[in-house]
Amino acid sequence: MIKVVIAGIRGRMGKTAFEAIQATEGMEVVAAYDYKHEGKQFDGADVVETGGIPFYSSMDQLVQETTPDVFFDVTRPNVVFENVMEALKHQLHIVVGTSGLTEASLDQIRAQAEQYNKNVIIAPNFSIGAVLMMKFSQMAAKFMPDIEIIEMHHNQKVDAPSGTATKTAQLIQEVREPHTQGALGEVEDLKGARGADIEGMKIHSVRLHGLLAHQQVLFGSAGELLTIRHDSFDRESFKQGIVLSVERVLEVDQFVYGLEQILLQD
Ligand SMILES: NC(=O)C1=CN([C@@H]2O[C@H](COP(=O)(O)OP(=O)(O)OC[C@H]3O[C@@H](n4cnc5c(N)ncnc54)[C@H](OP(=O)(O)O)[C@@H]3O)[C@@H](O)[C@H]2O)C=CC1
Ligand SMILES: O=C(O)C1=N[C@H](C(=O)O)C[C@H](O)C1
Repeated sequence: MIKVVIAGIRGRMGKTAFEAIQATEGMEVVAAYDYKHEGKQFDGADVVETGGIPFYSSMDQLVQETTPDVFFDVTRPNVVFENVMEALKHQLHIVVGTSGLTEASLDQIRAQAEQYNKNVIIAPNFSIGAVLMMKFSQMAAKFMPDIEIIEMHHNQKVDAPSGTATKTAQLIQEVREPHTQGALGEVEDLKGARGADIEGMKIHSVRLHGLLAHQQVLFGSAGELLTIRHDSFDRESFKQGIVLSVERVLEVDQFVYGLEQILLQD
């Protein structure tokens, strides 16, 4: 039995992860790591007095009392790094769904994982369709290197650009020579109108009620346009990748950034 502790369990993705793990044979959620609700429990929907899994704000106590194997984080960009470093110190394997980790933080996590000989999977997006969208975009970028990424999310998302858009841009950077796009000497009359810039490639973030998680990658070339688009309409779309990550983190080679490294190796 793989024993999992979830950080962020009260949130939208935490609840999704809880449902996915509890519904899967061979794995179970044994604890919630949280800065609130010490001594209380979580029943899948709400914080309750009894009848759920326990909340802990002390990792020492959590590990002693529930002996988990895997630390699963879906919290906030400003919290995830500290959580992961603490969990590695406590000899846990790590799965991260939280967005917003910088390259410097990723390097530090990799080093800490090596030091403690633990495995880490960082999954910018758990949806299989989204992983394919990112890989297909990388393939297309080789042939059509003028690119704009438009990511669209619900209006409660706190970070921009999304982890998925950042990862997409990084995959594309592996095959695309940096170059300026658009007209020479182009001017923004309104600051931000052309979006964020990574080596000349543009990223635009849309936040609106009614959206969940969507991305389209536009490839322009003389007389043609290719659009690669993915939509998550429901958080169900993340469950397969969540379960896969929890299973595989026990056996992967220490540090994996992006589920494509697991899916496309099988
Ligand atoms: N990889 C993927 O496929 C996906 C990743 N995500 C990412 O997951 C993250 C969470 O998203 P989402 O669930 O929508 O956000 P939510 O705001 O719904 O959930 C975050 C939760 O984390 C809690 N939290 C804050 N600080 C801590 C802490 N120190 N310890 C434990 N819990 C804490 C918050 O509690 P409180 O509000 O009380 O502070 C909140 O309940 C985001 O970074 C998002 O981008 C989302 C969907 C898919
Ligand atoms: O906040 C979200 O909702 C999502 N966050 C992740 C991201 O930043 O890419 C994954 C997915 O897009 C949903």
